[in-house]
Amino acid sequence: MYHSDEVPLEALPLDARDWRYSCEGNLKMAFAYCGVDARLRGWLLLLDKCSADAGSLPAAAAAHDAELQQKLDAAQFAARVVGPLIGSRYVLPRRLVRAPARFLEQLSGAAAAAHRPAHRASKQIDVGRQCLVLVPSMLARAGPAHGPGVHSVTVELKTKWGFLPRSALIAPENRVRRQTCRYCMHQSLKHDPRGGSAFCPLDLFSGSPERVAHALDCLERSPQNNLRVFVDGVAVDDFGARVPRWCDFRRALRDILLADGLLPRLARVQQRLDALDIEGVYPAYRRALASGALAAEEPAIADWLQAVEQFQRRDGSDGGSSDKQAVLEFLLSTVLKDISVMIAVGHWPSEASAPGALPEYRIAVVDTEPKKLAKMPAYHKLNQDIVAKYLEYHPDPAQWKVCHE
Ligand SMILES: O=P(O)(O)O[C@@H]1[C@@H](OP(=O)(O)O)[C@H](OP(=O)(O)O)[C@H](O)[C@H](OP(=O)(O)O)[C@H]1OP(=O)(O)O
Ligand SMILES: Nc1ncnc2c1ncn2[C@@H]1O[C@H](COP(=O)(O)OP(=O)(O)OP(=O)(O)O)[C@@H](O)[C@H]1O
Repeated sequence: MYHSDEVPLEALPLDARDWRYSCEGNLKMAFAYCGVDARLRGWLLLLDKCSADAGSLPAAAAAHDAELQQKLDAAQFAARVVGPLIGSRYVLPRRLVRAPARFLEQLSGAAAAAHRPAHRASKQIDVGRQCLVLVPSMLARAGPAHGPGVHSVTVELKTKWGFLPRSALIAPENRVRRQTCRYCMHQSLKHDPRGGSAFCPLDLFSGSPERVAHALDCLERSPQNNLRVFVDGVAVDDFGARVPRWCDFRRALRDILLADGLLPRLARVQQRLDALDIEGVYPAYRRALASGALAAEEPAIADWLQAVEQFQRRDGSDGGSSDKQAVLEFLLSTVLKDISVMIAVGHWPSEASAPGALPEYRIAVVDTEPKKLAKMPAYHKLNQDIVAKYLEYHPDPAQWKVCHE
């Protein structure tokens, strides 16, 4: 365990007026830097959230040490676990900065005044933290002002599962899972039978220009939390109107996705890490807990590093690993099923010279935190719930959607 006084956190002069609420997920809230300090320009602050009714008593020194350990581990996890799995060039570096309490309180005030999504209101910034995380921003790139009519556009795609599970351990009564993908079935649980999205991640991952274009069309019609568009650093809902020449942009986005190697690799690694499927891995989890091979506490960074090394050493073959290894691989797959891909086009409409040439872009994945071992029972239950709801709405196998890899 690190102690907070052993790890040098960057100490930077932080002024809440230089930070603008940007967006948030379930666990983190992002603030973009809009000041002039060259050390911070182009960086984004990712703050931990806590329940809105949690008290804000100062945390004990032990809690600070644990927080620091968790942040250092998360940075290692991104660089040394996720990086080797999907390609290090897609993983953003992090900086850890000392958090002045007053600064966090001021940002919390700014968040309260910002336009936050209503469904995120149950959480707020955790002002008891001592350490801030900075990541390179995938939103507007700091630099010379854009010319008239030229904007920076960033697209965030939460791509979810890129494969159909094939494990022999899927129960016969759940065989719909081999045909209808997790996302499409999950819509039945999230929405009423007619309210769901037509988006199928397998189209997005397909590598086919027509199917990728169709996936983007479906996302545009029903973005849910799978598509977010930022224009000049600000999330916009009416992107069709706000992004100049939106149809050309969507085509460029499709071509970027087709040209870049990230999606095929993501789907392949997700699938290989999930070879047993939750239905096969859940019994392995229970056995590993019972035998002591897995402790009830969360895996340490050394466990994750070892799991990746073993996974890579198996080199393509899917069998023959221990229960502990199977569970850790499943959790790594879960990380890769929940990351977001961010694609930033700095200048749009682009000055791309040749017709059909791709605009200059940056691509990275975000939300690379390890998933919790403690969630295994919840993953098992959610799988059962998704299947049960889908079958309730589609009792006749002839009605089951056919998703194609
Ligand atoms: O289980 P899923 O597929 O619903 O994924 C959860 C996401 O729901 P989604 O279906 O994408 O709307 C969920 O997204 P939202 O909060 O619903 O936007 C989270 O990403 C959650 O991860 P965590 O608990 O924050 O680490 C995700 O949980 P994990 O399964 O990744 O642990
Ligand atoms: N480097 C980045 N550049 C721009 N925006 C970012 C960056 N990292 C994160 N974000 C934004 O902040 C949001 C929240 O970050 P992140 O996904 O890590 O948090 P989370 O709360 O764990 O998300 P989830 O609910 O998906 O689990 C992202 O969805 C994205 O919009």
